[in-house]
Amino acid sequence: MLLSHSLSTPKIRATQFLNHKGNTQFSTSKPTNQKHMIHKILSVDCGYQLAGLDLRSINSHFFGHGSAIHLSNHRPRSQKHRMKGCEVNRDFTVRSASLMAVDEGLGIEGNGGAGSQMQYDAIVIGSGIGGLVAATQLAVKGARVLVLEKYVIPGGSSGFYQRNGYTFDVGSSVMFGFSDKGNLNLITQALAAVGCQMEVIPDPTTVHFHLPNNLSVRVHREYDEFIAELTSRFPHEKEGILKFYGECWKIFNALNSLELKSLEEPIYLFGQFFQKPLECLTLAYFLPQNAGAIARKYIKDPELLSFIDAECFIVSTVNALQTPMINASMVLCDRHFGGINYPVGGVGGIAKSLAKGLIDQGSEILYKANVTKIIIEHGKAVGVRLSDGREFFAKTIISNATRWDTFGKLLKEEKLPKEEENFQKVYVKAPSFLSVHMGVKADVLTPDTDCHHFLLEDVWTKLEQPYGSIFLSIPTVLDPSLAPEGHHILHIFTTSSIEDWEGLTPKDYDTKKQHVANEILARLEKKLFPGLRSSITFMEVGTPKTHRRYLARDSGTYGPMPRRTPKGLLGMPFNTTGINGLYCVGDSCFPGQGVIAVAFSGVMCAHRVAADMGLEKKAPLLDDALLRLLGWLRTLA
Ligand SMILES: NC(=O)c1ccc[n+]([C@@H]2O[C@H](COP(=O)([O-])OP(=O)(O)OC[C@H]3O[C@@H](n4cnc5c(N)ncnc54)[C@H](O)[C@@H]3O)[C@@H](O)[C@H]2O)c1
Ligand SMILES: CC(C)=CCC/C(C)=C/C=C/C(C)=C/C=C/C(C)=C/C=C/C=C(C)/C=C/C=C(C)/C=C/C=C(\C)CCC=C(C)C
Repeated sequence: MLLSHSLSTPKIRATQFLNHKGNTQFSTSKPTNQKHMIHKILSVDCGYQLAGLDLRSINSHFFGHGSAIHLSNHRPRSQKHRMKGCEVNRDFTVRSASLMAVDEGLGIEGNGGAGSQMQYDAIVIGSGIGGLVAATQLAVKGARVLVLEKYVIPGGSSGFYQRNGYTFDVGSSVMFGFSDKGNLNLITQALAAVGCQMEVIPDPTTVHFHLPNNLSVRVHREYDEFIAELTSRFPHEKEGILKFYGECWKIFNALNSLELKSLEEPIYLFGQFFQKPLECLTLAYFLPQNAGAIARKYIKDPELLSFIDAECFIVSTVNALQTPMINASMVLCDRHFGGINYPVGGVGGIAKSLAKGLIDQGSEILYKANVTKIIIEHGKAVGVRLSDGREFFAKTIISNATRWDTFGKLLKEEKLPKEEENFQKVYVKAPSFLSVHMGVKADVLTPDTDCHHFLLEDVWTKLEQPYGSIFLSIPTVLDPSLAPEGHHILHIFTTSSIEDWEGLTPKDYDTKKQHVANEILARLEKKLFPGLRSSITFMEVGTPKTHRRYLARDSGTYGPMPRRTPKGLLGMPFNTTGINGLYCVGDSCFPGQGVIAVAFSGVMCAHRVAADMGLEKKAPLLDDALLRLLGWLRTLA
């Protein structure tokens, strides 16, 4: 049966069928030799419901103090996607059969009256993907959850904003864990848990590297094609390449065979060891190791080792010697196993779908709710206070703010627990980003341009330096509906520290933004897109201060970064904290940065909290022993 449409973009042309068992099958028409360029319709069940909120005005909040260049005034095309139960257009205004109850004054979504008198099972501070996954998983298990979000829409760094007909992803648009197979498709699973599925577009090339010495490598979706391209450049290292990436597959396959739940919960952890001893021992063996050390066992060519540094840097902002082997394996293999898949309509749809799913489960989200204090009574976290004085209480408090924000700001009157002291000894805040969101005339890109690029022109030593390397996403290569017709989105970012932007007058700050952005654009123009600057129709520049302000992240940090060479993931804390009743979720928890990583942290957190609430099995004696053991292991990092 023909399930859905044929679609034609410069890179994609395919048709999807449903076979007799109801499984999806793909039949490509042209180009026939490019199986990986399939546009896949997973099916769409879950709409965007932000009833009562007009996101066109909301979006002016993000980068609101950025300098905007409006060189033309395009009207958005009216793009409609049919979704079961509701109809959504590209402005994300929604017409729905069943609009949610929304208290506009309070910015509440959900059925209840989020109010001081209500006793919730759990309060989640922040609606980043980590917070939303923890909240939805708990709600599905039967808990009554309240999410408190400082901003006006959900998603944090996986949010979106709209300008002049463009829909921009606030942050990354490289989505791991969003396929329809295996156990590691955690984004797909998180959505499915609350009855949602999103339409996704497979990215045929995870990233196109443009590196010193004209080293150009495209990471193809097909593993064999990627290996062929890499070995053609380093034929003398063919064996080493196969062995290094082979080790990654060993780890990925072990991970992919497990049911993923809380490693802090003994019944589950020992159960997995019992059912999958080899896989668990493999993971335990690699847990304290880093990718760079393993690469050096098999590879000698310094340029190839630098390439592996770049492979790790784009996901960890540190080189391979500092990147945990488990994390490296996860991303270096999932891109070929499930592939990188981009959600139609933009990354912001993931958070919106999760938020809707949460409300469908009878829980609530309160926007414009800035938590300034976690209330502690008799040593236990029992509630939170907002900046406007309102207080909310729950059996459990989960913080999706970074650990620096949680313990440094929300608990500043409490003594820093020993565990957190240790964490801060091992990890520092990674720098933030300077980001440029641009609209450009489409003809500045050649038709075969890839969606994601990483650029480091002259010398490898600049890899980790501020402004040294450039990340570039062009999501309209995959989903043209994100921009007005005949235009593309360019989202460019490069590492930058907040110290570089402080102490400036507003005028100097704006001038510096334009100056730094112009230098970055000149580099892109020289290396990749001649005529880039004259094709700009819209441009907005954000700095680490913008990230701090709108994502509520201390110093605008991208997340934790090891102070020295870490012992793999060993030092990374899980979800429990030194304070009774308080849990953390998000990128300052195991396994670290990344949308899929924080989704895993959300799954783990919900499992541990549910066990503590009596919604899942629990073994109190073993709990105590395991938590002590894990705490002790972390001190070895
Ligand atoms: N920077 C990027 O380019 C980028 C882009 C996309 C995704 N990511 C990934 O997303 C991950 C982060 O996800 P996450 O789930 O840890 O969190 P997040 O930072 O994305 O979201 C945290 C949310 O909590 C809210 N919040 C923080 N403090 C609050 C307070 N006191 N009161 C109320 N709300 C508060 C913020 O407004 C934000 O919405 C990162 O690891 C990163 O890899 C990063
Ligand atoms: C407990 C003990 C002691 C032991 C035991 C053993 C075992 C069993 C173990 C287990 C383990 C596990 C399960 C683990 C898990 C893990 C995981 C899941 C991980 C994950 C990870 C992920 C990651 C890291 C991701 C990341 C990503 C990212 C960051 C991304 C980003 C992106 C970007 C930035 C973009 C780029 C762009 C361009 C280039 C443009």
